[in-house]
Amino acid sequence: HPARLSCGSRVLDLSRPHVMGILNVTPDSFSDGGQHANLDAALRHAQAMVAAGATLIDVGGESTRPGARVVSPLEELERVAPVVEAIARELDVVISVDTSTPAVMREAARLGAGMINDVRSLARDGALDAASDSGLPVCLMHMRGEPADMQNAPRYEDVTAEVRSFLEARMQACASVGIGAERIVLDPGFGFAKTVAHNLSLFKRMESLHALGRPLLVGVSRKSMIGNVLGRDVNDRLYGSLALAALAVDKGARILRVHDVAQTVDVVRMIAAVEAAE
Ligand SMILES: Nc1nc2[nH]c(SCC(=O)O)nc2c(=O)[nH]1
Repeated sequence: HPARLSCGSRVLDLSRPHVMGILNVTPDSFSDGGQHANLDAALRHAQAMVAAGATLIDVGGESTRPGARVVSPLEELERVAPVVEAIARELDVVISVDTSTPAVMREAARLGAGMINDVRSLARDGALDAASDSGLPVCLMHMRGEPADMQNAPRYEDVTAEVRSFLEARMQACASVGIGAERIVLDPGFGFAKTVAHNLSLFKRMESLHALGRPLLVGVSRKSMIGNVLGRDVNDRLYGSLALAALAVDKGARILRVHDVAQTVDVVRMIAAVEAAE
C-alpha cells in the first residue's frame, strides 16, 4: 500500500512504524484542577510525548473502557476542542481525535486535527458524512456492542476472520461516502468485545489483516490482555506493553497507540537499526 498518509496539513510516512501518544481528556484522567489547569496539563503532557518521539497524539474525551459511562456530545466537545486547538497551535504533530461523535469530528477537523480515530468505525448517525467532509484519514477499529456490554461473553467462530470481514465491510461503507482506501488505517481493536484468548489469537494472526492492503494501528498498551497473562495491575504493564509493541512492529503494524512513548520509541529505534543492518 502507498505508505504516505496525508493528515490535513501533514504527511505521515507509513513505510516505517510511528508511535501515537495517548492523551486522555476524560474526567477520570483529569487532575481535580479547573478547566484551565487541565488544558495546561494536557498540553504539557502532549509536549512531553512529542519530545519523546511521538509523531501522533490521540486526544480522547470519552472513555471507552469496558463499563465506561456514556458522555454527552456537548460534554465531549467541551473537553476535546480546547485541547485540539492548543496542540494544533503549539506543537508540530498529527492530532488524532478519538471520537465516535460527528460534531466532535467536524469541530476537531476545523481546529487542526489530522486524523479521525473512531473505535465505532463511523457507525453513529452522521459519522460517515462527518468523516467524509473532514477530508481526513480515518482509523477503523473492530468492536461489537458498546463499552457497557461488549465484554459480556463475546463469542467468535474465528476471531481474526470475523475482524477482517468487519473491517472490510466498514471500508466499503467508507468508500460509499467517498472516503477512499488511501485515507483508511485499520485496527483489530484489542480489548473491545474480546476475551483474553481472542485478543492473543488475533494478535498472533494479525498479519492476515495485511490482505486488506492498508496500514495497521495497534493499541494494546497497558490493556487487560497483558494484565491477565502477567497478573499485573494497570500501572505495572510496561514490560508486557513493550513486548507486544516489538511483536506488533515485527508483524508489520505501522502505528502503535501507547501511554509510554519514550520507552516504545526506543523499541522502534532498535528494530529499525537491525532492519537497516547488512
Ligand atoms: N484506534 C484505537 N483507539 C483506541 N482507543 C482505545 S481506549 C481503551 C484503552 O486505551 O485502554 N483503545 C484503542 C485501540 O486499541 N485502538
